[in-house]
Amino acid sequence: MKEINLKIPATSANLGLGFDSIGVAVTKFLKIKAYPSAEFKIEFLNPELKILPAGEDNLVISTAKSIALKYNKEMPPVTVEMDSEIPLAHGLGSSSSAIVAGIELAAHFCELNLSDHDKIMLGCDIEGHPDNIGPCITGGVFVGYYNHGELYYHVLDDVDFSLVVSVPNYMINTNEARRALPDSYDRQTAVNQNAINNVMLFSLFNKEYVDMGKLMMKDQFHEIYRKPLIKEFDDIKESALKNDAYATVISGAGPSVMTLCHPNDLQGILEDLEKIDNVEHEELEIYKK
Ligand SMILES: Nc1ncnc2c1ncn2[C@@H]1O[C@H](COP(=O)(O)OP(=O)(O)OP(=O)(O)O)[C@@H](O)[C@H]1O
Ligand SMILES: N[C@@H](CCO)C(=O)O
Repeated sequence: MKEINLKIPATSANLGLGFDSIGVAVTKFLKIKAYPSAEFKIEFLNPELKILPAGEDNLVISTAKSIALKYNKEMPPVTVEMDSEIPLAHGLGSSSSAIVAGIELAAHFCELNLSDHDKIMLGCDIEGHPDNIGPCITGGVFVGYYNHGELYYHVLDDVDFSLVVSVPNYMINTNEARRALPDSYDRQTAVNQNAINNVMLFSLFNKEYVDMGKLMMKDQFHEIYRKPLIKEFDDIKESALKNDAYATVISGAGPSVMTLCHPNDLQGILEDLEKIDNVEHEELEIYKK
């Protein structure tokens, strides 16, 4: 079987309101070249990846092996050359990019012939929710529902806002950030969130981005509980909104923060954000497949 080259996008989950169901693919990539070899091996081309396991316990390889097994095949040993622009445990979907890479390796080397729907389902079986796995596979803005083998989703590519990501210089493990959330929500909170979410999606679809942004920032499921973990969040949000951003929200489980804005406001927002210490700010584009 010949080598495969993969370029898998980073993703920003939730977009404020869409906890565990909405995400967007962005232009930062996990890059992989894989080819048959005598044993499973990872060669890291980026020194920041060297904290990851370099053998069969690496998430890319363990995923590939488990997917192959699901289809009663055996994943042949491969060498994986890995490079990545996606910071680990920073709220930009690094784990999903690794899981999707594993699915793609199994699909290629075991000739599984998987559809996007199959791949999202397989990824969700591992990650538990579709908001990173989904856009990682489809590109664009992804809205999905996954629950124990049931999957519905839509993808929106026609989006005109710009994105700025602010990346603090520390990691937050997603499992830890999920433990900061309550186990349940009262009925009024759930009813409000549901209503706000429904209207936000129509605003997004109709390109009414000012309303969309205001609604995105009304999340009551996760952001209020996670904000204390990200000490720069309030400063980033204040600076971006002062410069007419549509919305500033936590990206995934944090600590990265995503700002959505009109393309004309991008430069002004970036320049003002640069004044905040210990955070790197970068313009990103929505990755479309
Ligand atoms: N390229 C990779 N190869 C192997 N394992 C990886 C890779 N990228 C990420 N991981 C694993 O995923 C972990 C990070 O996942 P985690 O869910 O905590 O954060 P994230 O996916 O970057 O952020 P978020 O889920 O909030 O968007 C890493 O610590 C590592 O164990
Ligand atoms: N929806 C997930 C995204 C991070 O994996 C969360 O916020 O925990």
